[in-house]
Amino acid sequence: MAASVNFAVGSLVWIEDPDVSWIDGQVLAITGDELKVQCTSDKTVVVKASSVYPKDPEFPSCGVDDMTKLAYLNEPGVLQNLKVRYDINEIYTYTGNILIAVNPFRRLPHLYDGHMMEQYKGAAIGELSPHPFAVADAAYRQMINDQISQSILVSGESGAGKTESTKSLMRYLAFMGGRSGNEGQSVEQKVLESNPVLEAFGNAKTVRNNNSSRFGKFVELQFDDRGRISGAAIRTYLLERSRVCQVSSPERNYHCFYMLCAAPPEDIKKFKVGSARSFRYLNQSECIELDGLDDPKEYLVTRKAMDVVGISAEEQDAIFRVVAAVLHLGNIVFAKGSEPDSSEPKDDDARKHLKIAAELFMCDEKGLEDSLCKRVIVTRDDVIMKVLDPVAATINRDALAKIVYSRLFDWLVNKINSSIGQDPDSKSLIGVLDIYGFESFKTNSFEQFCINLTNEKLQQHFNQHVFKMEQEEYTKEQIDWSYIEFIDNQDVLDLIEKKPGGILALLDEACSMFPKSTNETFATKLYQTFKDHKRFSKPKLARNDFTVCHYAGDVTYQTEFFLDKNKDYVVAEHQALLSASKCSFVSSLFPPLPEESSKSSKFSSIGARFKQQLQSLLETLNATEPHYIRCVKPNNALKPAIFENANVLQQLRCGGVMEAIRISCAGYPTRKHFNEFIARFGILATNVSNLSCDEVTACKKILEKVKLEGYQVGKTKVFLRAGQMAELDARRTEVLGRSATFIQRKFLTY
Ligand SMILES: Nc1ncnc2c1ncn2[C@@H]1O[C@H](COP(=O)(O)OP(=O)(O)OP(=O)(O)O)[C@@H](O)[C@H]1O
Repeated sequence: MAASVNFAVGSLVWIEDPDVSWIDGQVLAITGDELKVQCTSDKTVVVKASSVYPKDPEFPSCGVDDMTKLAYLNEPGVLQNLKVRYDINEIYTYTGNILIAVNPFRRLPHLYDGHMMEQYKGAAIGELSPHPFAVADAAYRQMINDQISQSILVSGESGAGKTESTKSLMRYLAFMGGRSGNEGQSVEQKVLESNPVLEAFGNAKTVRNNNSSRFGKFVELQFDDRGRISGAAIRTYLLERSRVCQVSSPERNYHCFYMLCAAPPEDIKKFKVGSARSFRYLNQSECIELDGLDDPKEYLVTRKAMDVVGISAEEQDAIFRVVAAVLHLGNIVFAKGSEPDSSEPKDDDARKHLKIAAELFMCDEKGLEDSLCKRVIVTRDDVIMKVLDPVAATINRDALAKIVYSRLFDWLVNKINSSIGQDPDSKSLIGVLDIYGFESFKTNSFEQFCINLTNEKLQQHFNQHVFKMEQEEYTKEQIDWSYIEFIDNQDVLDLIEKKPGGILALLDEACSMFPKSTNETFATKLYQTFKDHKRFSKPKLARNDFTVCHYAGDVTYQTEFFLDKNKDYVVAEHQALLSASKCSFVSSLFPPLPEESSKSSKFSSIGARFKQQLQSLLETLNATEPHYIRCVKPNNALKPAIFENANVLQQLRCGGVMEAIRISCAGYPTRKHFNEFIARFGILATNVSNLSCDEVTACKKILEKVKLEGYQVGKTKVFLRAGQMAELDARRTEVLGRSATFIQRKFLTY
C-alpha cells in the first residue's frame, strides 16, 4: 500500500509506533528523504519519508461510513476511521461491499428493534447507516429482483460477534420473508428457535468468549417465488469433541450440562443428576457458574425452544438422559484389576456411577463395564480378549463419552432440519455462514489445522470476488484497467488438501497404516515431502512440529494428536453395546454399520470428511452472490469502550480487509465525484475554477495543470492512484500556506 508521496512542510502524516501501531504528526522540515515530524503526542522524531503515510487534513471528526470514501485509503486511515466511529457507538462501517462490525461489548438494543427493521426495508445500501439489516436487505432484494441465490459470510475470531451478527441477519430475513398470520410454528420461527437449542449443546464459555460456538454453521433459507421463506437447512461443521471430557479453568464444558444440573427438582430426580460440582467432566475447571448466565432459566428456555423446533417431550427426555449418562461416565474412575494390566471400577462410588450410566443408557451394566475395561482384538486367525489398564480404560471411557455426545449433536441438527422441512421447489436461497475465523495459538492441533484450512478456502473465494467487483466498477466507469496481480493462496491449499500428496492425504495414509505409523513418523514424512515447499517449514528446535505459512501468518502445528484426532471410528464394543440399548433413541444414535465397513476395510477420516464438506460448501457459495461481514473484537478483555489498535489491525489483515484494500490500491483507490474534486482542488488552477466549463473539462484542466500522471477520468468520477490524493493535498497545503503569508504581508503593509 505504501506509495511514494511528496510531502510538504506542514503535511499531516502517520508514523509507525510500537505501542499503538500508528501515531499522527505534522512535518516540520524535510531533508533529503528524511522528515522531521512533530507528533501530536508532543515528541519530535526524524523518520524516512518512505515509512510514513499521509494523513487526511480534512478527515471528518465522525469518520466516514464507507472506507472507500476515505481520501487516503491506507492502514492508519482505516484504523482511525474505525476508532472514531467506535467511540461514538457507530460499530458498523463499510469497505465497499464488506461490512465491518466492531463488537461493542454492550447492549445497543435501539439498533436492532422492529422500528429499525422497518427503516431498512427496501432502503438502498448506503442510504442509511451501515448495518447487518442493510446487508440482509440487499441480499433479499437482489434475490427477488435478479432471481440469484445469495450468501452472507460472517467471519472473525472467537468473540468478535459472528453469532450475534448472524442472529440479526436471520431476524431480518425472517421479518422480510415471514408469513403474516399465524400458521402454527412457522418455518422462520423454527429457524430462529434452533439457535438456543444449538447453543445449549454446541456453545461453551472459553477464554475468548463466554458464549463461544464450538462448531461452524451454514444456514440455508429457501424462498418460494413470492419471496417467502418456504424451507431451511442447517449444516454444521466440526463440533469440538474434546471439550466433553476435558476443560480447564477458566473455561466451561457445553452449556447443556450445567443447565441440566440446575433443572427443576423433578427433572434432577428423573435424570439422576446432582450438583455440577460433583461431576468430573465439569469440576476439572473451577468455573461452574457464569456471570450473566442463569442456568436454571436457560434449561427451561432450551426446553421451550426444543418444543418449537419439533422435538417431542419423549425425545427431549431421552436427550437429557443421554447428557446425564455422559456426566456419570466421567465419574467412572478405574483402578488396577486383579489380572495383570487390567482395570476395574475403582470403588463403590465408581460402581454407583457405572450403574446409573447403564440405567440412563438403558444398556447392560456388565456390558458397559466390559466395553470400558476390555477390548476384543480380531487377528487373522483368532479373536483375542485384551484387558485394558486403568489409563487405557480411562481413554476408552472418554472416547465413548465423546462419540455419544457428537452423535447426539448430529441427531439434533438432523431433527431440526427434518422438522423445519426443505422446499424442493425453491428456486432461490439465502445462505448465512457463521464460521470460526483463523486461529493461531500457543499450541495448535488438528482442530486449528482444519479451521485454518476453512479460512484459506474462504479467503480464496473472497479474493476472487473482491477482485471481480473491482473490475466491474472500472468497466462501469469505462476506465482502462490492466489486470493486476492478487495474492493467490492456491499453493497453500495444494499443500494441505491436494490428492494425492497433500498433508491431509499423508495423514490419512498414516492413519490407515496405524500402528506402524505414529505421530513422529507422520511428522518425518511431512519434513521429507515438503522440504522445499515455500509454504512449509520445520521449526528449528521442534521434533514433531511443522509450520504452515498461511495467508494470515505462520502457524506452527503440534502433530502430537493428529493421527488419533483424524480417525473417525467407533470402538466396536461401544457400537455393539449402545445399538442394543433398550431405549430406541440411544440405539438410533448407533445404527448398525453397513456390512463392508464393519470389516474395517474402509478407513474413514475426519479430515477427509471435513474436506468434502468444505468442498460442498464452496460449491454452494460459488453459485451465490456473496456479501461479507467481518467481525472485529476490539479488545481481549471483552469490555466496552476499549479499542486496541494492534489487535484490530491484526484482525483486519486476517479477515482479508487489508487485502481488499490492497487490491483496490493496486488500481485507482481514490474516486472523487467531479464536483467534489473541483471544490477541493480548484485552488490549484485558479484559472480553471474561474472558467465555467463543464465539470469533466474542469477536472481534466486541473489535473493537467498540476502535471499528475497515471490517473483516469471516468464517466462520473476522477480515479486517482494510491498516494495521488495526498500529493494534491500537499500542493494545496503549499498554495494555502503561500496565500496566507501573502495575505499577512499585505495586511501588515496596509
Ligand atoms: N452487536 C452486538 N451487540 C452487543 N453485544 C455484542 C454484539 N456482538 C457481540 N456482542 C457480545 O460479544 C459476545 C461474543 O459474540 P459472539 O458470540 O457473537 O462471538 P462469535 O464471533 O460468534 O464467537 P465464537 O467464534 O467464539 O462463537 C456476545 O456474547 C455479546 O456479549
